[in-house]
Amino acid sequence: MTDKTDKSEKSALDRSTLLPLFGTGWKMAESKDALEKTFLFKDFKQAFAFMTKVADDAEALNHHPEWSNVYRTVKVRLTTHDTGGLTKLDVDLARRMDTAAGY
Ligand SMILES: C[C@H](O)[C@H](O)[C@H]1CNC2=NC(N)=NC(=O)C2=N1
Repeated sequence: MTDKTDKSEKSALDRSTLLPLFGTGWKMAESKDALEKTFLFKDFKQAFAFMTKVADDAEALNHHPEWSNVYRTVKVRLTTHDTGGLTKLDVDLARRMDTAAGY
């Protein structure tokens, strides 16, 4: 039996890959094509430091978040624009964001 799963970074996801992320506060968007999470930090500088760190991670992955910052809150939505859905890159970036936030 040949393995037919697409190993490319932008292939669709196995749901089990998402379970650990649900454990750290990520939610599936209503539209089912994105992951969402709101990060709350001690203050604005911590929030901005988080975004600066994640900017490096995003560039390293060439995969970028949709996000907004108000004071000490950063709201994040992760989806793969090129495929219009969730891929491994979204999971990788979510994990890196949790690490950057100290999860
Ligand atoms: C040309 C460039 O490599 C692509 O547009 C990259 C950039 N960052 C990206 N970020 C996200 N979230 N999805 C993409 O499909 C994507 N594609």
